[in-house]
Amino acid sequence: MKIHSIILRMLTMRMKSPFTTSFGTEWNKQFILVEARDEDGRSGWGEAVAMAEPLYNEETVDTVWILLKKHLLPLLWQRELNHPREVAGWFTPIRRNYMAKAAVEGAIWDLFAKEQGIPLYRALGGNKNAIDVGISIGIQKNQEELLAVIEKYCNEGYKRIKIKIMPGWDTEIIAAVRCRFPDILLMADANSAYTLEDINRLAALDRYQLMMLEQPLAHDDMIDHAQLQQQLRTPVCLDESIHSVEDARKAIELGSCRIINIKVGRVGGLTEACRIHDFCRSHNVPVWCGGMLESGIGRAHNIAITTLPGFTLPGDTAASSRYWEQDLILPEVTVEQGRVQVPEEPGIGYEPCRERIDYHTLYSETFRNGE
Ligand SMILES: O=C(O)CCC(=O)C1=CC=C[C@@H](O)[C@@H]1C(=O)O
Ligand SMILES: [Mg+2]
Repeated sequence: MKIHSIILRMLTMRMKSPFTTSFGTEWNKQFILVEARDEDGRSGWGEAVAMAEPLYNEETVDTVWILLKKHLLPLLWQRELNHPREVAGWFTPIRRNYMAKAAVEGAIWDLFAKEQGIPLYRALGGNKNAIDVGISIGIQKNQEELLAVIEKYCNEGYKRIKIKIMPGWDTEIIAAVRCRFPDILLMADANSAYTLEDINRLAALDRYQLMMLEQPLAHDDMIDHAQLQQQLRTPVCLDESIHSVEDARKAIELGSCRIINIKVGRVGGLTEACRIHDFCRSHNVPVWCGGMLESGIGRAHNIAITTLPGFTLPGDTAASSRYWEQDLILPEVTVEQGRVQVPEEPGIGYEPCRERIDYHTLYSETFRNGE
């Protein structure tokens, strides 16, 4: 593989509706797209999932831009690239900055699959031509609004409902959801809103048959999660705590969780995501693919990784129309009866729409080998 140039684009797109979690609200989403071009004019695409504010993790659109421009892209020009799985190793001297690494590594994986003439999901070792998907619902104004939104998405066939919880918006709201929807697959994501002092409050949620309780405690913790999991029947799922296959190994050995939410951006890219998947599968730990409110570019990568066999639980890869008036890809991602058909076209399998990308681009910069 020979990469001729990399184009970074800073975009802003307004979501259809604000998305609120325990740490903030996303509405005008700012994000970075990475386009990797080869000598034959093919383009591979990746998306950085870092947000404008360092609230989910320490990265932002600004840190990603600087890390790519000054530290990561220069590492690409120094050697011959035989396979995209080599990129993660080249980036290891650079600490953390996983979302920056994932964005460019994803673009290179897409370019590689296009050069091979195969869908990205096959290049990753996936074996499904359709995936089950759920939907993540942000914190709503009130209980009735949440119940109405859940009703809407159940009617659209989503296989699993994920709601956000935090102190003051938890037991009562889950009880109301369970009362109205006794049989749906239901989970709750706390985004680290609790501490071990809340252990009794969280243990009381066992009565509501949640599929899992996602990231109840601190974003960088595994010890307290292990203590909590011992008191809970409900499986703990880790999201923010897991950045690598080593983190996954430690969490499983400590008993910190029974399920892992794999987000390609959070773990530094598709290669590490595959490693985590393989390790979890060998230890009978189910995984699913989380979302970061991506455009269709990042959404396409999430669909591809979800085709691996260990992704046995519905993820957060909802339809484009759930987030955007107009997505950046053609066709858009659609969900029929809670399933997404996996495209068979080469690469990510969706065509980036340059007109729409240009319309939402605030600024861009091109980097060439040797310049
Ligand atoms: O629909 C999606 O893309 C998932 C949205 C979602 O649940 C999240 C997005 C970004 C950060 C978090 O708030 C949260 C999560 O933790 O999974
Ligand atoms: Mg989460």
